Amino acid sequence: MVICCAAANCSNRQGKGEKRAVSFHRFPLKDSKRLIQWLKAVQRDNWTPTKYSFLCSEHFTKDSFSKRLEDQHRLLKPTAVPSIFHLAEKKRGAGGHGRPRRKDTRKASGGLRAHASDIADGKAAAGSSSSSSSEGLMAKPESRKLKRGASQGRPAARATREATGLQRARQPPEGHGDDGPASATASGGRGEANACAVDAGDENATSPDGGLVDRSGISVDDFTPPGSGACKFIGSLHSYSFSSKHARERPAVPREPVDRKRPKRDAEPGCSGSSPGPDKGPAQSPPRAPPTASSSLTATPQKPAQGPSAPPTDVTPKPAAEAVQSEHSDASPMSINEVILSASGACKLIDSLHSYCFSSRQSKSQVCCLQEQVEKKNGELRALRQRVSRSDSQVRELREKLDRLRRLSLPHLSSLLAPGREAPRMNPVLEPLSWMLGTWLSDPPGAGTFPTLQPFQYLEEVHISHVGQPMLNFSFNAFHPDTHKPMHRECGFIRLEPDTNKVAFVSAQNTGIVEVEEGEVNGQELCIASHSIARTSFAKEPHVEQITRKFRLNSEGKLEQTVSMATTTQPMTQHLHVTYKKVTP
Ligand code: HEM
Repeated sequence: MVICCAAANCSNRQGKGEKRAVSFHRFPLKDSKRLIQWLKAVQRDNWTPTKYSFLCSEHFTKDSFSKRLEDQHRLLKPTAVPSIFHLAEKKRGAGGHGRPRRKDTRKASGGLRAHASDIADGKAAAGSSSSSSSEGLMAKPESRKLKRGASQGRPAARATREATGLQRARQPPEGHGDDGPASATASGGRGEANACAVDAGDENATSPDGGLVDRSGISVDDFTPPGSGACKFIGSLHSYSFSSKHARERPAVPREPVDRKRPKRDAEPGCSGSSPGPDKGPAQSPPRAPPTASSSLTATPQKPAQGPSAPPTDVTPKPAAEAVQSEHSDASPMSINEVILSASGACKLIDSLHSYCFSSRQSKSQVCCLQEQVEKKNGELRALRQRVSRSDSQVRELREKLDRLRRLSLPHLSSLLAPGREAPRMNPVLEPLSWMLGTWLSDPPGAGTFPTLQPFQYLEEVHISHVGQPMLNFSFNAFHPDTHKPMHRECGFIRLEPDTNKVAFVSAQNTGIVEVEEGEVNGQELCIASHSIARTSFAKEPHVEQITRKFRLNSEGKLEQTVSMATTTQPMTQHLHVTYKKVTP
């Protein structure tokens, strides 16, 4: 059986080159993760590997392999992933597997691209179109011919097989191995049951050359970077040249008639890269024949690295080679150079178009994806806008309802509390006490003491404000530090005698005491003492008889209050000390 490399533009196959120089490795069909990595690396569009699909060892780095101890067979490591695919222009073996791809390539490029052999025999379209459909029927003749060619060690291009109209055939499984790679042999014969250890277990190895590998619709050739196709084409013409020279020395075998002067040769240069090209290693060496003095084609650009006089290291079916050789024997060397020159530009253009096509496809799919996302987001946005709109109308309704209720319940207040009303300007008289303005919270909790009492703590909230009048409004509201239950409360006014620093402190307390304290404000300190104290007739004893207070704004910007009192039982003693932190501007 014959195993061919499934990599785009790689013509390596079993039986070509030095034994064991190239090994072939199955696609890891049972390891989906690794399979995806392989497929990404291979970059063949619309192609699915089968158990008959292989990659040759040239697409793997050296460290991808280990050696089997008993026979030193090269084993592909189970984690290996192919990574080397720059051999596109380098190798063009005879009878590669890329023919269906070339056919599709030509389709994709509007018929401008054709294989060298197609140019030679003028059958670019016809030859390729029949390749896939007739491959099964044509398998045996081709195999025989190829074998014969190989045994004679004669070079041939893959293109020559196309020229003869022979098609590759799907070969029955001939060999398989459990753990070793398939080694290439020097026989070069398709269908020879010589060596095929493969790396993927016990699956049958069948020649991928029969079309299993390369029946994809659009090949990777379609997406080769600009320029590479031109090189391939030139390489194919080299092979064409060599074959031509060789053909002069050998009798032709029957083949399909060709139209040697069809203008299509020049108009449809092949860019597929499936034709032979320069080669650098013995394992991939394309077939070559010794040059003849009469063939000026050997002097064309892109000359193969291996000297034309070097013996062919590869074997190629003889009849196929002859078909091309004969074709070339009549070709003008000058005209072929012209073909090269004119075709290279066309190839570059076509390759650019392919590249553009490929990126365009990618962009299209991205655009589609983005469009879907945008549409989805637009839908979400519409829904949100509708919700916001509904909420807005609900808020409007609620506001209107609130306004109606306010007008009904507090017809006068509603106008006074109208939102947006500006805060009144502070009366200038209050300027000396302005440092007391604000809302304050005890920080830390206030400390209560008195000789008759257990020390206690309390929280207190203080509001000192004005409404534009020449007095401050205040309220002191104490709370239990743990339960937050209201405790002592008092409220009142602080007045300033105009143009003096004399202050009157008027307070009503929830304990039933009403008192007036007077004193002075000096800077940011206010010291006052009780002027008069009144209480309810049923006020609790002991009665307070004197009260002194001191307010000050400390260096930390905190308000401090110290209260002392004298009762009917106790002399003047401190009752409270508290520090407040301002909580409003
Ligand atoms: C200037 C304002 C205040 C005056 C004139 C005042 C006066 C008094 C007097 C006369 C007593 C009775 C003392 C005794 O039994 O020997 C008392 C007790 C007490 N005061 Fe004040 N007090 C004032 C503010 C406060 C504040 C702000 C608190 C904070 C919570 C407070 C908490 C207490 C407590 C817990 C007691 C003991 C239990 C009670 O008699 O209700 N007092 N106060």
